[in-house]
Amino acid sequence: MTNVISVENLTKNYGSKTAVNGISFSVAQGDCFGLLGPNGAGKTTTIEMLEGVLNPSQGKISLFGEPANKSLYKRVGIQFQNTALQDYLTVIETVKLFHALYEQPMPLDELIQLCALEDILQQDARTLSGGQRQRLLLALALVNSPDLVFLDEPTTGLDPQARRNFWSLIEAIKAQGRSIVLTTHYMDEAQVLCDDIAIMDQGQIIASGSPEALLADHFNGAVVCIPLENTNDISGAHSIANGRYEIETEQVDETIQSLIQQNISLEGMQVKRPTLEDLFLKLTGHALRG
Ligand SMILES: Nc1ncnc2c1ncn2[C@@H]1O[C@H](COP(=O)(O)OP(=O)(O)OP(=O)(O)O)[C@@H](O)[C@H]1O
Repeated sequence: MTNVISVENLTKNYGSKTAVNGISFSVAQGDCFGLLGPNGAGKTTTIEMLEGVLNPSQGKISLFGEPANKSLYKRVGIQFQNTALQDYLTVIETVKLFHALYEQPMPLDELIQLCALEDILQQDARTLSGGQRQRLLLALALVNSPDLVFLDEPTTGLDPQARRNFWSLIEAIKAQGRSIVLTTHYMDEAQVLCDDIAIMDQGQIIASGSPEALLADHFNGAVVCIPLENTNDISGAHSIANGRYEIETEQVDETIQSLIQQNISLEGMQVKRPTLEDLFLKLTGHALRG
């Protein structure tokens, strides 16, 4: 499969601080690729080098099979993490302003429908909710009908409903065959949307692959979770996270039997499939948020 992005040994230094430390990865055409990691991991620095906004200190970036160069960015759309919108302009006025800048923009109706803007077209930019604002910024990123779209933490700060609504827009963009690079610190978001991910921590990629393959490689079976207040100790291998004992097991029945034999209360017990959040904890020894 053709790669829309190939990155080799990409590094960014800010003085003595190395924000991105020699990372390599590629993004296949038509995929949604997720760059994941906690605050300060180096996601924005990485995506801004891919977008041509920041110059790398070292390393190579290829876009659409060619060394990155200015003309290739015509095929790219960017939703930055922070963008100022013009006060007093309505949504439709803002979209039309950007639409007029391009020779071959996406048809206006298609853009409005794709980003679910129909109901807010006459709203002033200052009155938009977080989710509405992100939908407008997404429309501005798509206005040139890009083959490759960069979305930098597009759902940070949105409520769960708005996040899920935004996910369906990302799925619709992907269904049109556009490739997507998404940064997020929400592991559930990556698990739902991404074909491939790279988990970053402290400027490096600590794991990469499809979410399913990564979880299959690092976990067996399920995780049995018991609240900490149920007991002072549990025999056998376990970890402590999120205020509970977590026991990774291939034999859920036997594990629960063993807890009963140890006279440990099962009150509040959960059995769950491991998530990318669990993987991050396993790989780094610390939870993703705090
Ligand atoms: N202009 C800069 N000068 C100095 N250090 C910087 C600069 N920009 C980023 N950094 C540092 O580089 C590291 C990576 O930052 P970056 O913003 O890429 O992380 P991130 O994963 O995107 O985090 P967030 O989720 O908070 O956006 C951080 O330690 C940050 O403080």
